[in-house]
Amino acid sequence: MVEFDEETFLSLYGDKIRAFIKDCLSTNLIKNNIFEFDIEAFLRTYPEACEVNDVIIEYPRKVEDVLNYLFRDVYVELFGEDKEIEKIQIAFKNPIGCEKKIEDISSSDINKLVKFEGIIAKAGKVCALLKKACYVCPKCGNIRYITIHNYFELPKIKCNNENCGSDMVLDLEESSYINIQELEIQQPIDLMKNPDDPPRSIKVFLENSEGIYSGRVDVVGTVMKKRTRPNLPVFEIYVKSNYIKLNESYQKIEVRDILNNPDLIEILNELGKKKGIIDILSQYLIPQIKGYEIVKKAIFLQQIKGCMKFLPDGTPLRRDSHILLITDPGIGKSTMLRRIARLFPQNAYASVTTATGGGLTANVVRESTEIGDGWVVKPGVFVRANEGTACIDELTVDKNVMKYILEAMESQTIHVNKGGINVKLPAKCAVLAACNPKRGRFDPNMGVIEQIDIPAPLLSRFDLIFPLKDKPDRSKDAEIAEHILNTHIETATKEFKILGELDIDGIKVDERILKNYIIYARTCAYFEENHTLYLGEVDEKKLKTPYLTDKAKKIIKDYYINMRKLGEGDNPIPITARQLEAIIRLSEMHAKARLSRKVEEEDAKAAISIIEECLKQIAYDPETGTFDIDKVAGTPKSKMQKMDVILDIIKELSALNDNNLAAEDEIIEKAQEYGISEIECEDLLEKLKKNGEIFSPRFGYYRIT
Ligand SMILES: Nc1ncnc2c1ncn2[C@@H]1O[C@H](COP(=O)(O)OP(=O)(O)OP(=O)(O)O)[C@@H](O)[C@H]1O
Repeated sequence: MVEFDEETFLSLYGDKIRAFIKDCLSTNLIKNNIFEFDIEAFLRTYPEACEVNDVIIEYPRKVEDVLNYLFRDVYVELFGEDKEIEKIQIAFKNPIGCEKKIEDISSSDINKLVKFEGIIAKAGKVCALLKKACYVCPKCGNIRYITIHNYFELPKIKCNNENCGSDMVLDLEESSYINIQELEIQQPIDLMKNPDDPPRSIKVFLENSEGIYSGRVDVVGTVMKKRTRPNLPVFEIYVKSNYIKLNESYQKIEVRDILNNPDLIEILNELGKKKGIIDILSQYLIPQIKGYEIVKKAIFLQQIKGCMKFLPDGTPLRRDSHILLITDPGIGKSTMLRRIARLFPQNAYASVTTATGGGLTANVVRESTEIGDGWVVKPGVFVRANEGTACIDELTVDKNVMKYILEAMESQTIHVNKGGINVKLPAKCAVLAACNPKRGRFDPNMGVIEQIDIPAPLLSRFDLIFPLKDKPDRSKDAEIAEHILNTHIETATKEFKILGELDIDGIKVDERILKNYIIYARTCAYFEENHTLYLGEVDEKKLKTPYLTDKAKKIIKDYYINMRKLGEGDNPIPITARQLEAIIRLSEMHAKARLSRKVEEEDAKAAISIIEECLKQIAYDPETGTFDIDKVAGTPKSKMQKMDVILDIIKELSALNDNNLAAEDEIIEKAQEYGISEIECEDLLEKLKKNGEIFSPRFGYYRIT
């Protein structure tokens, strides 16, 4: 159809569209005053009317007016006259052949229908939009309802009564309004031609919005233009939409692709049976980095995620393990984080040196918007990583940032309430964070908390903390040098061995198989019982997942009790219930990672060995020769004892002086008799002062508080 001609269109397709609308209206209800005209369904019913799809894409506004008229006919025929009809909108759904990437939407698409996918980068408040304007003729009283298509220019309407033709007046009271929300939708990195380019975004005005503030969405809408300045023929492009759908969770989409591919399922099931499959795949997960086998295994299990479990009241239990890497400079932490961030679309990367607390979680800020009062929600990396992994580099957290992150890591939701916007955003993501020690290199003799800028409450949210030290070691250095040189040779010659695909007993494993294996294990799609759920309506509460066998439970329980025994009497506490929960999560991940229906002994042992590896590096107190969990986020027992010694010295010395003060040099001298060095004594004095147990009324002198 070169030009749209209403009569031709009605004569060709009017009856078919009427019948289709009638059938839809008699089978399903209209929600939110939106009648969704499903183009794909219409073409299935009337394949000979395939041109309708093209006409709608080419002339969406004109066809919308025609469909409004036809809809009204059918509605009155079925349900009789009803004032509510004025509020009902036509939305186009499932158009065929107008899918675009945001970066490809251009001026050639103006007034046409487009469909695109994107992530909500900004979301304004829901406001009221004049949608069906009621115009009254001041001369003859004639009334006309006009659908407003262009928000930025209200049409001037003439009276269409014969011999009148007067200018009609807008009656705001009798006009009908709909919800509207201004969004900025950003092109997802995985859809970018070049992922390193800055992501493109587009402004979308969502009509009949119920209020959507985060997530990845499919949008169908008409490309409109808005003049940027009154005297310049320059226009800004935006999309007017009344059909936006939150993308189904990735798990469901990706699992469906797997379940519809029996050959792939066979390969994945075969892989699950291979001995040591977890170690093999976890080393293959980050091929460009040599070494750190335990860390890579923990990161691999983190990608598998624990079991989806819910309390009877529906509260979900956290299944994500958060991991913190404290690394000496230059050992590859950023490389690891970026690699994981690119693994899946729902994984996201941010470096705290550039992001703020709100940038990590969510911000409500005031920005120039076309509608509303300017307050917009900007979802941060934790929200963008919902159902995935938030890879946070250079993590340093001050008290202000901490309050944002703590809720996100524990309850996995982010509550924003500012500028009249009060929403809860989903942030069900695992956190893979990395930072450098404050003093440049990790000191095993010092507590973790003293070496990094992360407050104790946040530090205790990490299931696993790995200090990665860069210690010169001839054989390891040779291996790493060989590895780095080979990776550079491979990337230059394009002959990949280290970075290429794996061969596991004849099964070729490449990036695609690795990703599918992780999704297959993560979603427990290897349980046949779950197939119908994933191919239909997924109810996560009904999914079958592995569970702890008695033997596994016994191993974990015995380990926990034996470790706690070490803390009896005056000994330091080696582990707490947080570590117990971390072991349970890790053992579930390990069972899923080998496609097992149960959490068995080997899974419990593997989980314990990972936790032990961590505790050895961060909670082992060489002075007492025991594990002390307070060495991580608090003050280790040995240090506590030395602090008591310093307090006693201050008490003793200040009692000897009239001014009731103890001089620092005397404290240091006395402390050396107890084997406390000068540097350590100064450090302990600082800590006691910070704790408020002592204070210094004069420089160089102390008193007990
Ligand atoms: N064990 C390793 N195996 C292979 N490559 C490595 C290894 N360690 C470091 N590299 C290489 O050294 C370079 C530095 O890595 P990266 O930038 O990730 O270090 P970093 O830990 O982030 O440094 P910083 O802490 O200073 O930011 C990268 O090109 C990385 O590939």
